[in-house]
Amino acid sequence: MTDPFFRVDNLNTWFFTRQGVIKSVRDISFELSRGEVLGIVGESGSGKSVTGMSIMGQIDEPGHIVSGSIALDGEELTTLSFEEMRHYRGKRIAMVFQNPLMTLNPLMRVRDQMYEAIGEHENISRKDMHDRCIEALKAVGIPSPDERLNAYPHEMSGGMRQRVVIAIALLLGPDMIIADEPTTALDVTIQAQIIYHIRRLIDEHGLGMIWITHDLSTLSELADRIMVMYAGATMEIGTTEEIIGGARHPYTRKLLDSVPSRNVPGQKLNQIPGNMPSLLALGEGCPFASRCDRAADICSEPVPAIQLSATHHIWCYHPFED
Ligand SMILES: Nc1ncnc2c1ncn2[C@@H]1O[C@H](COP(=O)(O)OP(=O)(O)OP(=O)(O)O)[C@@H](O)[C@H]1O
Repeated sequence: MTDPFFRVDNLNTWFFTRQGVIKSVRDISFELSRGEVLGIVGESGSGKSVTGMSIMGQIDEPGHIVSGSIALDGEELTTLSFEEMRHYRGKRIAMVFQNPLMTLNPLMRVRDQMYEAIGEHENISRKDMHDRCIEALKAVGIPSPDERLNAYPHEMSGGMRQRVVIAIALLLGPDMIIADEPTTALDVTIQAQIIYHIRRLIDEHGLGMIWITHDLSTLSELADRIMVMYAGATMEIGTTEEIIGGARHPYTRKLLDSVPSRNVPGQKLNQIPGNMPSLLALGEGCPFASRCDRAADICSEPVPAIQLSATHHIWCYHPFED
């Protein structure tokens, strides 16, 4: 793995609503190297998507980045204008969403959508565009790519559509891709196929990837490192082995316990009892304390990061022992 080319430092993204300030992302820091997949995991509402959208420069009113830094190859992105950020979006940082129909236009053939994506940033011949599209479709394992170029999105299965979206993300040779729950709606076999192709792409092209999900089991197969988020804050970050095999934070342990066993068909996801606190009224301490079996008085105090190894950090006063 190379040195990190992408860094997020103490990022805070808040929404200033009539009800009050929603602190969706609070003091998040992480880095990404080429050829690395960082998984961001957490329950619904933990701030995963807002983190992704902050990186893409796509936080709209009433929200904005309140403080912190997002840097790509040393260049600060948070101070760029919307127009300046356009150069980065798609070209250097691409994003893939859960629902391919959010990205694909149902009225346009795949070819025209792919050509349009290239044309926004580059002026190349139709022959070169065609070759690049075929290459991108092949890279995500789409059979008969020439035929697919002619198709409309509704003529393809959900899995194929999602592969086309990932192919579009690859067209401009980005440095990194942010994927927000890209395989959640797909069945497990199709998910596994897409993950296989993604991992190959990352390894072969040295892409960086942030994979946002609520599903730890997908990350165990795909991610190099995992960041666990809860109520806008990082609870634990470490290598996949450190998180899946050696989680120390009580929230990560609960998340791991909620993953259904693969050996028991039909078993439902175990819910973590209780609800996430309102992001409008967060105290200074650990946001998980109200649902945590190990919580004590001290957990209402600000929680410092504890370094467990060069790669493993937790924010907890009462972590599990090794
Ligand atoms: N435009 C907005 N205005 C107000 N609050 C917002 C806005 N967008 C997001 N939020 C709030 O920010 C918090 C974090 O949302 P986010 O979508 O990042 O969570 P998430 O972890 O990605 O959840 P999910 O898994 O459901 O997508 C939520 O409480 C959400 O209500």
